Amino acid sequence: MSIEVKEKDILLEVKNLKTYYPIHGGFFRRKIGDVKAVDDISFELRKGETLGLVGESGCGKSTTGRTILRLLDPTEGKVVFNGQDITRLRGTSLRKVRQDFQMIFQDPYASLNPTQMVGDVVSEPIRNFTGKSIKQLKPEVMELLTKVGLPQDAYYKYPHEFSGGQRQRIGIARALALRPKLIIADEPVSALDVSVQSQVLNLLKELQDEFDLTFLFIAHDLSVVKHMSDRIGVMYLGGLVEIAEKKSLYAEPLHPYTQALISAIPEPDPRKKKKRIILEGDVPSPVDPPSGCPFHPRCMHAKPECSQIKPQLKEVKPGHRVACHLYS
Ligand SMILES: Nc1ncnc2c1ncn2[C@@H]1O[C@H](COP(=O)(O)OP(=O)(O)OP(=O)(O)O)[C@@H](O)[C@H]1O
Repeated sequence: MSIEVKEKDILLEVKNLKTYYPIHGGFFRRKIGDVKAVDDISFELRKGETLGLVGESGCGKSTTGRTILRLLDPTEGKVVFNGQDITRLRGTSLRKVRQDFQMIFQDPYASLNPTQMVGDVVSEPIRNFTGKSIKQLKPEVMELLTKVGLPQDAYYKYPHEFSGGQRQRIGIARALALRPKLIIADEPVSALDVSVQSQVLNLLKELQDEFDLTFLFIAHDLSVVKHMSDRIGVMYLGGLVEIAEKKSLYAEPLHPYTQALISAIPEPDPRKKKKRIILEGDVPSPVDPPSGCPFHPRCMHAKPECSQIKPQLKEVKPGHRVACHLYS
């Protein structure tokens, strides 16, 4: 029933990953609990694809991305990159695999050093890894600037001299400098004007083909994710509730939470009537998540078992997995 994915086609595997942030309190600042930001998620990323990760603010998307890149240490679980378990790598071994994955951030200005010229900013990752000088790398950096659609004189300018969209292009050039295999783009266009968003998204798509990139694309905007992704994973309260090919997910969302998210996308054609599903209540706290299915307190289809047993992600159609008792 499942869509066959050969092991050699998989670039990244995330297995039962948990990332908790400890909470300290009291006079002695003892640990009194955890923010269960990522709470047991598993998925794989195939070479050359874009997997979109969506969900409301605070559901754990960024923490997932940062844990994969080993900017955060996982509490439990495994991250396997290109067949190598990188979960507990440290020092030189971690530095070595880090060449292969990069991150593009939401706010390009915050992630670019304002005191460095663009030439320095873009060449920095290569200098750190190879020891080559700025001068040696100039032709390479000039080429990267052209590839991301920036003029050659950008090399001598500073980040504050650019618009938001251009700054994001600088961030993209920097991310590409080491020719990575995987790019995690965390809300890369949400800080940009709508008119600029599609230009940056289209640039990322062009570069994906040219540089043979695999993307994990994190966003809360379902229209943006739809434009970019081959497959989409939907997160709720630290867990993955549904994952499927884009077409299948939008045509037939299975999880009641995904159904609500998709019903909220504005319909461009005013003649088409669309029923919006309004979710009751707020997202519960990841410090003390509900028992059973984390979505059950807000789910209109909840049954008694939903508050007792946590549903596992199961394949219910080829390549379409959902964690919901409605389908068990
Ligand atoms: N450094 C931290 N210390 C403690 N809790 C944190 C920390 N960073 C994130 N969190 C909490 O972890 C949970 C997941 O946050 P995360 O940023 O991963 O979610 P997100 O889906 O990316 O949200 P957003 O789109 O708002 O960035 C949230 O409850 C958040 O408040």
